[in-house]
Amino acid sequence: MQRLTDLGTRFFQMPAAEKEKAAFGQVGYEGRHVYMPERVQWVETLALVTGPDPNLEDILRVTCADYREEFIATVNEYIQEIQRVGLVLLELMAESLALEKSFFSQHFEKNSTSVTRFNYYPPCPLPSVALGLFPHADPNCITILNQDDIGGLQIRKDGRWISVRPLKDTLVVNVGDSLQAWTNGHFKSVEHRAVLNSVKPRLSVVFFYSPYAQAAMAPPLKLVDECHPLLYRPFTWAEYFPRMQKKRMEGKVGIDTFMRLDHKEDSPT
Ligand SMILES: O=C(O)CCC(=O)C(=O)O
Ligand SMILES: [Fe+2]
Repeated sequence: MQRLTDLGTRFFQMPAAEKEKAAFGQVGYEGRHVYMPERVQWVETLALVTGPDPNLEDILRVTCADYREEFIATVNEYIQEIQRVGLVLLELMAESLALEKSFFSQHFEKNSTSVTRFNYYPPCPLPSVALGLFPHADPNCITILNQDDIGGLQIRKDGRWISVRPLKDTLVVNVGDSLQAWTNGHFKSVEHRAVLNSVKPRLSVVFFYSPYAQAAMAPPLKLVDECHPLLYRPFTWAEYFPRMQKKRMEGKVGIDTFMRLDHKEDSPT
């Protein structure tokens, strides 16, 4: 893990012009020191597609060969391990809902969709008027987040922001919007944001895990009854994700806008 964060940090320490060469459409490098209406967003990200068709080689082609090889090997090693963690979590979540153990995980096992994103938050001279990441819920199924010891992640609970204090060798797991819909609202996705400090840079490595693109995410009948009417229509990641990408939305609204059965405007584009 230390190797992964060291190598990730080295990427962000490259000159800005070099990093810009790793921009790659919706993924790759993005530097966001941009003024938004109310607050400045202050973060640099490096998003690598890690499944099903990894594009690490393409994105990192601008970096020197030794570094690139070590970085890619380390990310791949990490992905192998973190996927195993993800599968176990999905199995436990299914069991906790009295479903077949493999109810979710079977759609991830052979083939899954994942992005691994490095978020680098440089020290910010005015942290109170800026945010690292605006409030959002992740669109995927589960997110496994690895943060260093600086702190900055906050989740919204009952309308209040609560800091997720870093604990050594501890992963943070977030439920994403897709799993909320897939479980008919039994698991709730968590709204979260990243705040900044003026002293030290912070790095998080975030694994966004979803089933293979064509897997139908349809709530099991066991989770639908009179008290829990069907909330979302079945959908696939291939259908949902492009909609989310087109419409950058703040807060926790994406899944309800696109997939909720009782949502009024069904014209997402
Ligand atoms: O850096 C963090 O703690 C939050 C990252 C996050 O929410 C994301 O990348 O979606
Ligand atoms: Fe997130």
